[in-house]
Amino acid sequence: MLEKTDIEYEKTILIGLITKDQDEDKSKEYLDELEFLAYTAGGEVLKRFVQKMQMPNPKTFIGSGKMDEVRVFVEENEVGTAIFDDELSPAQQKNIEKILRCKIIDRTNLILDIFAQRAQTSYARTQVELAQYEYLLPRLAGMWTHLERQRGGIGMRGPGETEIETDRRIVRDRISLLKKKLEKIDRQMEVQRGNRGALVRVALVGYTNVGKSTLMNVLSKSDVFAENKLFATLDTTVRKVVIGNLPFLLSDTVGFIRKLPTQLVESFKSTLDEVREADLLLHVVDISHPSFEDHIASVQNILNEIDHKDKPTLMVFNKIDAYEPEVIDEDDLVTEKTKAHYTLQEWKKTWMNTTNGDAIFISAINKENFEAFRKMVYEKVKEIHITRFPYNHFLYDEYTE
Ligand SMILES: Nc1nc2c(ncn2[C@@H]2O[C@H](COP(=O)(O)OP(=O)(O)OP(=O)(O)O)[C@@H](O)[C@H]2O)c(=O)[nH]1
Repeated sequence: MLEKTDIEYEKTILIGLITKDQDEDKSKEYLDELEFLAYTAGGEVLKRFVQKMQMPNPKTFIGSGKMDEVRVFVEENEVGTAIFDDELSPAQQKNIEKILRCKIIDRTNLILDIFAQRAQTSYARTQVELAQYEYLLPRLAGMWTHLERQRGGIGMRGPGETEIETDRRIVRDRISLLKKKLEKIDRQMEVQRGNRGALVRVALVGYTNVGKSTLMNVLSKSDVFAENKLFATLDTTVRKVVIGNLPFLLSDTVGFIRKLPTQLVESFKSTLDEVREADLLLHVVDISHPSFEDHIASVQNILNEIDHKDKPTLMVFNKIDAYEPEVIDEDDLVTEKTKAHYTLQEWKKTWMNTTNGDAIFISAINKENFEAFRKMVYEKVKEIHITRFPYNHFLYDEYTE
C-alpha cells in the first residue's frame, strides 16, 4: 500500500469557480473531491483559489485579477502544478501556462493520470493509453513546448514526450493501433464471458471509494485490493460466490466519478460490459459522504450513458458505522424533506420508499446488518434464477447463514 511517506508529494494548488449553477457549498464539496484526487495522484495541496463568476473566462478560466494573485502565489511558493476543477479548452490551457509557467492540469487530465498510475494489467494500460491519446490529440499543437524541463509527476504519466510532440498523424496511427488491440482483447473477453455458463451475474457498481472492493472481499472471502484512495480497482474482478447453496458470479469494476472523462467511458466500454451483461446490479453508496446523493445521480447518469438504467438494482448503503447525522438548525426543520434527511433512521425510511424496498443499510467493515444483506442478495439471485430456469429446481430450498 502506498503511504504518504513513500513518495515525494508535488506542491499543488487547486482552482475552482462558484458559478450561477454551483453555490458555495457545492463548490467546496467539488474542491474537496479534487483535493482527494490530487492526493491520489501524488499532489500536496498548498492552497485553493476560488472565484465567483457567471461562467468560466473563455481565455483563462478565471479572471485576470485573480490570475495575478495565483501567479504571485505560484512564484513565491515554487508551486509545481495548478489543477483546475473542470476541463480546460486547449487554448485556455496554453494561455494559462504562459502566465503561470507551471504544469497546468485539468480535472479530466488528472483523472486520466490516476488511471494511468493505477492500471495494473496490459488491458487496463491499453484502455487508459487510448483515452490519454484521445485527450491529447486536439491539444497537440504547440502544447507544453516550454515545459520540457518540468516533466514527470502528476499529469505526465502515460504517453512519453516524444509521442506528445510528434505530429497528429502518428498519434492517430497509435490510436487506431490501440483500438485494434482492444478489439482483439474484447473478443477474447466476450468468449470468456460466454463460457461462464448459466450462472446468474451480479455486478457491484458505485462511485469511487464507496467500498465495492471491501464488499467483494467479505462476500467472496477473497483478497481484492481495497485502499482509501480513488480508483483502486481498474480491472474487473469476477468471483464465484455461494450464498446458502446458491452460486452466482460477482464482479467488482471500476468506480465512477462526477464528470468521468468521456474518453474513459468510451475506452472502458468493455470493462463496463461486465455491468451491461449483469442480471442484477448492487449499487453501493457511501452514506457517510456528505454528497452521497450527488454520487448516486452521477452513477445513474453513467449507467444511462452505457445504456442500462432499467436493470434490477439493489441500493446498498454502506459505511453506516461512519455516518454522522447532519446537524440542522431547529429553524430549518420546517419542511418534511429537511426533517426526513435528519437521521440515519429517517434516511432509511426515505430510501425504502424511493426504491420500493430495494435498499439495505450496512457496514462492510464491521459487518453490521451483513446477514440481512446476504439474505437479500440471495433472494434476488434466486428470483432471477427461477425466472431464467423455471424447470431447474436446483438446490435452493432455504437460505442458510
Ligand atoms: N468506515 C467504513 N469504511 C469502509 C467501509 N467499507 C469500506 N470502507 C473503506 O473505504 C475505502 C474504500 O474502499 P474500497 O473497497 O477500496 O472502495 P471501492 O469502491 O472499491 O473503490 P474504487 O476502487 O475507488 O472504486 C477503504 O479505505 C475501505 O476500508 C465501511 O463499511 N465503513
